[in-house]
Amino acid sequence: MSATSYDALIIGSGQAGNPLAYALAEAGHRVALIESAHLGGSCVNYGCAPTKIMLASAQRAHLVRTAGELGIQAPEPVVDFAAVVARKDRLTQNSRDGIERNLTTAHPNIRLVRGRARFAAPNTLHVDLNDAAGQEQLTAPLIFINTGTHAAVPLIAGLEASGYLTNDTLLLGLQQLPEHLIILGGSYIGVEFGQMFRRLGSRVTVIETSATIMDREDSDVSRPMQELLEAEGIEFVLEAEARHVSRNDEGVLTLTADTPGGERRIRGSHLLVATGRVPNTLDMGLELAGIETDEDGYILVDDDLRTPAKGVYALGDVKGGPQFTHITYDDYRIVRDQVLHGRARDYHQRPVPYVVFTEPQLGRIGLSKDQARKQKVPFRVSRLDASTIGRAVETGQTEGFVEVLVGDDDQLLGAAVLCEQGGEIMTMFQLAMAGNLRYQQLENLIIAHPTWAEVLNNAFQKLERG
Ligand SMILES: Cc1cc2nc3c(=O)[nH]c(=O)nc-3n(C[C@H](O)[C@H](O)[C@H](O)COP(=O)(O)OP(=O)(O)OC[C@H]3O[C@@H](n4cnc5c(N)ncnc54)[C@H](O)[C@@H]3O)c2cc1C
Ligand SMILES: NC(=O)c1ccc[n+]([C@@H]2O[C@H](COP(=O)([O-])OP(=O)(O)OC[C@H]3O[C@@H](n4cnc5c(N)ncnc54)[C@H](O)[C@@H]3O)[C@@H](O)[C@H]2O)c1
Repeated sequence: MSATSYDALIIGSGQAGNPLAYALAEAGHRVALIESAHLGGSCVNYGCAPTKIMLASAQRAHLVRTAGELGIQAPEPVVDFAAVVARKDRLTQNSRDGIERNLTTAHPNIRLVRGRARFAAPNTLHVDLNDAAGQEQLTAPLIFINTGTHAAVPLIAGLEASGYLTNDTLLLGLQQLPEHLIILGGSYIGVEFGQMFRRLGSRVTVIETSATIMDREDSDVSRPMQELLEAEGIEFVLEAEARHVSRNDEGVLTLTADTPGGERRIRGSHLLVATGRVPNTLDMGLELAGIETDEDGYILVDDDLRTPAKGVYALGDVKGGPQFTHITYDDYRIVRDQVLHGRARDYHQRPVPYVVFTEPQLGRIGLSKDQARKQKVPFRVSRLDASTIGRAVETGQTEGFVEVLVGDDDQLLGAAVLCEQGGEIMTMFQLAMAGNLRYQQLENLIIAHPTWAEVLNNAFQKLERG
């Protein structure tokens, strides 16, 4: 089969692939972008956006349910789950359509190829076109791999036969609210989906192997998050080893797990597996191009996101490391600047902010206390209870805390903000870090009253050696 030549090939229409296609096309390169599924990748179709759209419905229901606390009497809200899902589907489709317009009509230098790509040789891809439309070979001196990840599914006896959901597939397409959702995995996906379904009206039980939920966080950050979620009626079973899953003739699912308190059998209607991610690198013929992976299948790259294969880069989740949309997007910037402008930037040096979109949110930037101790970075820490923030008292959102870490040079090392507007407050701390501000400059900043931002004045009040 003869191969069609391009200047650049991009595998995956994710958070790096789409903007990179456009930037390269703008610079005069002829680009083919190959996508096997929906345009937009996981963020648009089953990750960030659809979950936040449905979380917004869940949060609205909670607002109505708790309106009495502010003197507004409202009847128990009726959740029209099908309408919640329809709203998510509509907004998701709008995003896909927008991406399709950008890729197909906005630039004549971009060709969108619907199919699954794998390497046939160095700098050459074989594509099985979707809908049995045949095959193609494409070749280019530059190839960018942005193929992302899919849900990891642990080997548990009876799991396949009993049926389960992952965020990638069925969960966001459910038409009926689960009566009792069991979630395997108590990290970011587990807590966001847990609160979403609890507030929409499901019973929720989260099963986690670690001793704490979100175990990358300091335990005095994850514990308050757990307590907040427990107060809403979510049950957590920690240090649990799931052993067996079965489903009886009435459709009731039973998950059997070993726990420190002995064997537990948890019965539910649905099981969501949220136990991490696996890179989409299998069956991609990477070895034919000299591209290497680590033991988990993530593509190995150098500081410039280059693989050992000449002209081949890997961007986003598929290269391992923190898995966030804004990190994949920054990979795009790094590669764009290098390929088009000859400017290099080592991605190891960048900040990694993130937000867990529960209510209240957890916003995180920089070092945690555990990380600072492990890296032997001297620090002082101050934690301010959210109930002492004027704005929190006024709005009745007093749960959580704001915690800041300060180095010996008086500059911020990190922040953990578990409170209303946690993501936005964290981003203000990030900005201060980017500007190398000393904490005293934040303490003395004139900030409009009464805003959540005023916490910048007060967060450092209790600095103690950590
Ligand atoms: C439930 C959930 C919630 C999340 N929430 C957030 C959040 O709130 N904020 C945040 O920052 N991050 C969030 N994330 C993480 C975020 O979605 C990912 O980090 C990000 O989308 C990764 O983008 P990517 O471009 O690397 O990969 P992807 O978006 O996964 O794109 C990869 C694309 O490649 C395609 N592909 C794969 N193999 C091939 C092949 N062989 N040929 C052709 N095409 C192929 C796939 O179909 C896919 O479209 C969430 C993730 C999940 C699962
Ligand atoms: N708001 C956000 O930015 C956001 C939200 C959701 C997901 N994400 C991204 O998606 C990625 C995947 O999230 P995730 O929560 O699936 O994965 P994760 O890797 O963060 O956590 C997986 C959890 O499952 C547990 N686990 C593993 N095997 C288990 C088993 N057999 N039984 C019970 N528990 C088990 C682990 O101990 C861990 O706590 C994250 O790395 C994150 O970057 C981001």
